Amino acid sequence: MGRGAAQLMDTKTKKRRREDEKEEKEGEVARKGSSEIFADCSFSSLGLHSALCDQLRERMGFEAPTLIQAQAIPVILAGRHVLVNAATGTGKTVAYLAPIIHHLQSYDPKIGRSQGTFGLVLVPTRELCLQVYEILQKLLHRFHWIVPGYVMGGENRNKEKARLRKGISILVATPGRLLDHLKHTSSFTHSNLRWLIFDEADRILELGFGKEIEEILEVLGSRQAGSTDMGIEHSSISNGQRQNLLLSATLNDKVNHLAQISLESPVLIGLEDDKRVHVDPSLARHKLLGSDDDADDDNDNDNDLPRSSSAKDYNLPAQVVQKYVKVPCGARLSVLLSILKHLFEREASYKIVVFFSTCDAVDFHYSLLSGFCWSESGTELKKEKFLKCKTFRLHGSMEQEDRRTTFQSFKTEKSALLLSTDVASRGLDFPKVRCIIQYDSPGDATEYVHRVGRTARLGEKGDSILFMQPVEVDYLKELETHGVSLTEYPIVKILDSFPLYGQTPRGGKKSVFLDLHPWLLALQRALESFVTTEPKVNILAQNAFCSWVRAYTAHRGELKRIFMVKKLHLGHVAKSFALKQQPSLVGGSHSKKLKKDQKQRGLAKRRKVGSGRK
Ligand SMILES: Nc1ncnc2c1ncn2[C@@H]1O[C@H](COP(=O)(O)OP(=O)(O)OP(=O)(O)O)[C@@H](O)[C@H]1O
Repeated sequence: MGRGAAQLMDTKTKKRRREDEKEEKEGEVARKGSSEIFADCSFSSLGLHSALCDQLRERMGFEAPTLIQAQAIPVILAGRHVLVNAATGTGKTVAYLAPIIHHLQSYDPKIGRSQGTFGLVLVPTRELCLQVYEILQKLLHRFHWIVPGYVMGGENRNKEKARLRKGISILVATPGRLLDHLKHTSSFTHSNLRWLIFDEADRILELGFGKEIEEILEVLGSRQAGSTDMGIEHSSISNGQRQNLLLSATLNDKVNHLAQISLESPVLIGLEDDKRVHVDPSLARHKLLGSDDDADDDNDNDNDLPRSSSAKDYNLPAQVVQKYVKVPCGARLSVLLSILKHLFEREASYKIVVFFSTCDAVDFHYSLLSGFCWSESGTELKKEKFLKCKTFRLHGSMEQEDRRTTFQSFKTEKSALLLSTDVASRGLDFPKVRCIIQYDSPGDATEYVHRVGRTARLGEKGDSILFMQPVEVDYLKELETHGVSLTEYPIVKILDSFPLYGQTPRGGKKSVFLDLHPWLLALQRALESFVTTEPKVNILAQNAFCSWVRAYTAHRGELKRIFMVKKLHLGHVAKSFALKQQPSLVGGSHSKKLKKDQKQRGLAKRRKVGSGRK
């Protein structure tokens, strides 16, 4: 064997060894992940009725409870108020639904529809409402006398009224619509209400439903005796039979406040000792929780309440691989498309969610990806779709029916791409999502965690990629203060692997500037030419450009030092929407709107731009 051949063999052996090591490591992570997720016991040992255990196994395919279920179910069965704080995708939904069903199915005589609602689950978004309702339907299959139902924004009120009149035993609802029915649907019976659950409590509050929640608690008589609201003392209206549960993957002062006003001597589940603050029970209802003055870490009793948000309050699955990619603004779009192409071509079945800051950005990228064709050989005739995967979009400005169809379709697809605003960042359980791309920065670290939480669910593999511009790198430090650390994504290696007009642009002289990479230059040219010649896409690009800048200006106070509008080069921003010119040069109305928005910056709340409520 010649020296060259021997060297080649050596390289091949080394490569294989590296791959074997990688596989072994992944297997180890999966094994470790499994023991960290599932409990070493059965559902029946937790006290659940055997028919329900059979249902969990046969209908849902759940052999054993997750750790969080094993902790929460016995406590909820025992009737205690509970605050659950656990990582995304750890099975919180069944943790609260199973004990409710267990109790309801045991009522003798059996409950009837005329008795109205016994369990009420509040959720922040319509999609989550449908998701919880579907799980309920499956769990209740054997218990046909327990009727599941939902009410939510965007649905026909009269039809909902009719369903409420007939009677719904366990109702899933978004807060605004629920309050509407509580006030205006006289046939809605809730006098037997026994369980009130706040799922994704932090998101409910972030979306500005705080006032509605307080009103709901008032109307239902679930507000804790003696709790105060801006100094106003409320009378004792708590019902001895009532059990309230609060679930949240992240904690903050607002969640603490909700816990304070709704939970009575709660048991805290999933909270490590260092997140707890001991509170004198007599003071608990009169203070905003989480004050460090109350700290007493040695005391691990039920009056410990969570501290306000700190580094360790951010729960992410251990196996998720978190990367960042540093991209100059003008090359953002072509890099995004390149990464998507690379990921979808690498594996036959692959699901990705890309998060954007605005509805307009989702619409633009959706129509771009739906129509953009490309030819690797450079010949017009051989053009084909740049991305061949199925693409979906989801945001709050879409018609309810479209939102529903997207949600259902993306769930069942084996290989697909979902472009979304933060409407999909909370609680949604899309099976087998392998990668999360945060194309627009999430702003708060909390939002980062929830977006990433859509992958690596229940011990599965998952990757996340965060886009950032070189001037925004301090955001990594911000995430680090919350215990989240990222490594760099090998973007150049991936770009180098693409064939360009029949040749792979390897070797040769390499530019230090990513945006001068020949593949990206060619792709950017093709994208700009597509957007120029497609009037509809062009309008969407201009709208998306304006909304994007508005969202950028609306970053929260302390993040403004990282996301500096002054440092934005609007021409480069325009390029990131495949526009050859920035919209202010194209149409007057956009630039006027932009200038006005820039003046008002700081006032607008970023979340309003792409929030789930829209
Ligand atoms: N015991 C179990 N065995 C197997 N799979 C389970 C079990 N419990 C839940 N799952 C599955 O795990 C996934 C995550 O569950 P769920 O959506 O309830 O998590 P979560 O903790 O509420 O997540 P998030 O914080 O993102 O809302 C779902 O697909 C669910 O079907």
